[in-house]
Amino acid sequence: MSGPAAVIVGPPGAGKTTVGELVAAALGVPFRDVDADIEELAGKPIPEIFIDDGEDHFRALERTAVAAALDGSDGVVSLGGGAVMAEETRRRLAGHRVVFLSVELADAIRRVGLGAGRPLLEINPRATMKYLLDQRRPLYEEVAVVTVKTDGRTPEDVAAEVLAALSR
Ligand SMILES: Nc1ncnc2c1ncn2[C@@H]1O[C@H](COP(=O)(O)OP(=O)(O)OP(=O)(O)O)[C@@H](O)[C@H]1O
Ligand SMILES: O=C(O)C1=C[C@@H](O)[C@@H](O)[C@H](O)C1
Ligand SMILES: [Mg+2]
Repeated sequence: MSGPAAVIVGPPGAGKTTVGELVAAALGVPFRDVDADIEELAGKPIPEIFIDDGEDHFRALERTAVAAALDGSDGVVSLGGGAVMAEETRRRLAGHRVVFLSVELADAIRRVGLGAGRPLLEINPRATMKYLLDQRRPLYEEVAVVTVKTDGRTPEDVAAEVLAALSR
């Protein structure tokens, strides 16, 4: 199959960027983070896009950036935490090697801290994270062909399980 070697999805703090980089390095392929692509497209950091232009504009940029990354990468692509909310994106993900990095509330909160740089989590991070996890879990499960639990595990351990799953 052509296209990315793997597409990583999951909520904020799941380790999509951290584990995605490790998996790409192990496979010897490029790593692409759609959040970084969106910042390049907009010419400013994600929190500024939310403040200046609003979430709807951010989500439109995100749909465009995901489509470009899926078409233009043969490496590992990590999506933003909310990308799967778009039906168009879920449809595009069909047939790809999508890996869901799952994380429960306690570890997710510990990892994102006070939500700095994550605009959706700046107010009441714990309640917001719980809402995001509950709302999105079914969507991550819908698009994924592999789910890897990350709670209480190191990024290296998680990456090793992702690599093992991809080689099957
Ligand atoms: N398995 C893990 N165990 C402990 N800490 C982790 C683990 N995975 C990631 N981290 C840490 O948690 C923080 C968030 O990780 P990362 O930025 O990779 O998450 P993300 O899924 O890309 O989040 P976002 O959706 O906000 O981009 C980082 O400080 C990272 O070092
Ligand atoms: O969970 C979300 O909706 C987001 C997660 C981040 O990866 C960024 O894409 C942005 O901060 C929105
Ligand atoms: Mg990330």
